[in-house]
Amino acid sequence: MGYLSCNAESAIATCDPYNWDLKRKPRTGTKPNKPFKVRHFFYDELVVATNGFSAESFLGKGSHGSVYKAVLDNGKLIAAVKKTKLLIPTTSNFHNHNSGCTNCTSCTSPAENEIEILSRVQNPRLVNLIGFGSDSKDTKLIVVEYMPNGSLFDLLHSTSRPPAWTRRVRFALQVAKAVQALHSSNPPVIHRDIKSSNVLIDQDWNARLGDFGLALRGHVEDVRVKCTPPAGTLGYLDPGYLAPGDLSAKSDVFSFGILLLEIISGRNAIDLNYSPPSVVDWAVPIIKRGDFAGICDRRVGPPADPVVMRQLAVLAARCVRSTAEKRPAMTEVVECLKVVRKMVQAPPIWNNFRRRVRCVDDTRPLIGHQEIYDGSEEVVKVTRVSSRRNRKVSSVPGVEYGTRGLISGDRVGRSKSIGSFDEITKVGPDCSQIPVGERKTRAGVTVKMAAVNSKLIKSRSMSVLHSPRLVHNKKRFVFEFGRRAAADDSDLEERGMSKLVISLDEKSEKEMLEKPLVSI
Ligand SMILES: Nc1ncnc2c1ncn2[C@@H]1O[C@H](COP(=O)(O)OP(=O)(O)OP(=O)(O)O)[C@@H](O)[C@H]1O
Repeated sequence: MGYLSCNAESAIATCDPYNWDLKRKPRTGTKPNKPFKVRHFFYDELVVATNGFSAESFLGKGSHGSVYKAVLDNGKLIAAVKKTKLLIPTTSNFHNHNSGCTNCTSCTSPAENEIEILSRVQNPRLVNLIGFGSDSKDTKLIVVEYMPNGSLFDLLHSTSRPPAWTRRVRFALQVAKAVQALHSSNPPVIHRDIKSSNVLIDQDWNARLGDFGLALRGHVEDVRVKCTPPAGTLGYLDPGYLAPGDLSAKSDVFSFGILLLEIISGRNAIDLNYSPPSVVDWAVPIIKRGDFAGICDRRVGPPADPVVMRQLAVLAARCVRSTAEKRPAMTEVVECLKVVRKMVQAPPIWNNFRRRVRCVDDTRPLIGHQEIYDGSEEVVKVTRVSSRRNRKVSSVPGVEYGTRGLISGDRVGRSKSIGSFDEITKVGPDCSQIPVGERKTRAGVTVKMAAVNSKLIKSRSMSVLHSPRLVHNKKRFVFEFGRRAAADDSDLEERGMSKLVISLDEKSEKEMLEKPLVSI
């Protein structure tokens, strides 16, 4: 490839050896990613920096080579150096050699591929490229940002201190943002090897996605994408990705779903100690039963707010759907995880309250995670009568879903449905399954409705704003619970709501803060 014997500047210029960017018609709205400065290191420089690739500098070994810690620029720059052998052309690794194909990633080494892609894509959520070097023979050296806190795989599967839920959700969101950034770059990048050992933890304990050896940069219709044979890691690989033409960004969504199941359960993608050994075959039937806590990592137990567990489990199950088109896009995954992050950070009382207010506000715009957030369980009309003890639930077969969620009568109603899983049935808050039917509204729109299972006995109060406990003029009380929930108004603004101030007398405020009004 062009950059093998040139300095950094010309390396950048030749990092698009097939002139994809020139051949491609510009897409409206997005500018192609510009290459940025990539340093060229002399081999000897990297030998010194890694202390001769010594055992003390050794960080780990992957399928494509070994990784060493390097101290560069007189100690000012700590980096990781991946030392790999260049691909020696053979008929077996040039899959299409006889037919003259020279464009696919199997015809370039993972190291070359990684340099080419990372020299175009840079993001704080990725393990970014610093530079590269090579010896006079066949060794390629990739210099990337050093991640001092190991991999997510080590964190999840090390027995000592498994991460708590707040951290797990944060990691999941950070990886989702990394994948989203790749998918939305121009042209898009499909990583093809999302897994916990490729998620590294930086000095600030943020998750970063690395290892772009198998990544593909280009639109699905591009010849390079179309002729590259399937690749990935067993256990994370999209089962529908059997031929080059099957590849889409949704294959990454599948692998991310497996990673999310791994984060939730703390078990390996493939683990022979379980039956079935595949995490997806093990977890999805449990999620189908509505036993969301059944897949949580027993070492940490379920999160304080059960809705967090449900949201994560349902999201993971949606990502690993067998039909690629039915999987959510990474943008939706990110939006959903943002909601879960807020929930996991806030005390359950706050979440209960927020959920109620969310239902009150039916004017907010439909956002991506609605299907997940509001899509999980009962369709009931809840009548709140003065106190928690007097909560009544009535199943109302005629309650209708509009395109934006539940449309109820003049009382505030609330709908949650798991969304249109192909495999997953709707479940109630007591984890009972609810038969789902369809019905036409007066406007002729086909809507889903649920006949509420007889086991469905708990209600969610929706009528916060009608509560007689909200007494005016004693004490102004911003419903975000200010310091307690550590939430801010941007959360409201995000949902198209103006700041909502309600008033409570002191007794009510105390009660509200101390005891959850709703148990889910
Ligand atoms: N940037 C980095 N900073 C610190 N350690 C790293 C870095 N990159 C890799 N490592 C360490 O080196 C090990 C090997 O990494 P590498 O990416 O080569 O392989 P892998 O992801 O573990 O496996 P595979 O090559 O099969 O995907 C990792 O497990 C990690 O511990």
